[in-house]
Amino acid sequence: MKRSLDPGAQSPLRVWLVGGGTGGHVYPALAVAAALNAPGALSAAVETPNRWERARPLDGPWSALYVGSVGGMEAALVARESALPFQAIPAAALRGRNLLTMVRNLATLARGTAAAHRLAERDRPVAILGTGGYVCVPVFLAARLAGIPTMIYLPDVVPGLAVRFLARLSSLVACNVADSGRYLGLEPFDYGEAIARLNAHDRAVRLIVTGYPVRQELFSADRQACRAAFGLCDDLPTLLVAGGSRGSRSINRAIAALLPVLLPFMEIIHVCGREGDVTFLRAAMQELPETLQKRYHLFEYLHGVPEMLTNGAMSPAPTMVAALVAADLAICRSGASTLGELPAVGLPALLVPYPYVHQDENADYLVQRGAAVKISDAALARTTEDGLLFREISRLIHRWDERCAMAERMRALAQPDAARRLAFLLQTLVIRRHTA
Ligand SMILES: CC(=O)N[C@H]1[C@@H](OP(=O)(O)OP(=O)(O)OC[C@H]2O[C@@H](n3ccc(=O)[nH]c3=O)[C@H](O)[C@@H]2O)O[C@H](CO)[C@@H](O)[C@@H]1O
Repeated sequence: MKRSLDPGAQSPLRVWLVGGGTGGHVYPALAVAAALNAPGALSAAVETPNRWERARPLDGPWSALYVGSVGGMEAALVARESALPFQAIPAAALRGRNLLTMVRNLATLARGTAAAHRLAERDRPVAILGTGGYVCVPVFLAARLAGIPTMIYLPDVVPGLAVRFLARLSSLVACNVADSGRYLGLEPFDYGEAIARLNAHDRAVRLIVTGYPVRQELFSADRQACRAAFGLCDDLPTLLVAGGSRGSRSINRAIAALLPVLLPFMEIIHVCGREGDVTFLRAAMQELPETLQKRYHLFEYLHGVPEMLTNGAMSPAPTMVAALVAADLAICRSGASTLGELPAVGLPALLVPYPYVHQDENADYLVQRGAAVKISDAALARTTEDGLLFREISRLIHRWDERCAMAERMRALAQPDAARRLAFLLQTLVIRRHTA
């Protein structure tokens, strides 16, 4: 399924972005989509100038199709957060709880692979980037059959089952931090060195450290405007409480218990998730004196980009970007996004890893670099008005010097070029295939 790279051909080259199941697999793909045709993207991404950089079609135009799973949450998120076209294919977990589920999942995988293959024949993608979730499996299997180059991106420090499997199928593997190399059994290459080696047709390069691709607005948003979007006053620090794309019940419960003792000396932006916790949080808020209620800003979900007003202007509506930029301290789960978003805005954090997935290693990465403090989920269950969580929040809110030092160390971990690097590697895959 080779496609002409004739320098005269101006029709956009199609790439696929594949990922789903959870917000953490969708937002990185959207960040890369935004970087694909961004002006100056390639010169900023390539530290080592090379002949591929100058060759057509690296200056685009590129077009992207988002491929998600049938019935997955990604369809609505992609429609809300981007203008990308979307196609769904059947997908299911790689394992089953019993034999019957296993057989059913394998049948879905076979149907998904066939559907992805038919879609590829029609849509003719020249390269595919997967950002995680089971939907990547049928798409990558179909790509293998059709000879389309693929790259899987691992956002977390430790890969899950699907990513380990996909890393074997992929032409290239990209990751957020070099520590992932030992879990994948691959040598990690620094981005600059990887580009130079890929340029020299070095096939030993399989794993490239790119950083975590984030919404670029995180680097440019104006803090005063972001604070104004939430109606924050100027003389109190702000705590952001966020439990990942679905929210966290244990964090929500703990914060509900602490509202009366936290709000006297801070404002709180609380993004609680859509699992219904908003009801008990609102009830807890209503028991507070009115002055404290005004300091509590509760949302079920915050989108990445502002609503458009009917006159086409951007409203000052609260967004996730604005919340991250406006805050002075975060308490959150340690999903992979914390490795990219907190550094992008230099936001120190108290991290509470979700116990049943590999979030401890993400938290440890930031804690070992002095940018965050870790609290166990079990400790949250014992939240009292003078307990560990209250003491840690209170200490970091009051100790301005310590918070600033953590913020500096957090900011030093930022990788502002990650999205452009992934976009460039995707384009590199295409060139590599056509110059092999
Ligand atoms: C319970 C679970 O399995 N969690 C996993 C899931 O988390 P999850 O889907 O929560 O992923 P992350 O925490 O990495 O990212 C959440 C993303 O959603 C955005 N956001 C969240 C809430 C909101 O209201 N608005 C908004 O925009 C955040 O800014 C961030 O970009 O995928 C991650 C990436 O593989 C993993 O690291 C997590 O371990």
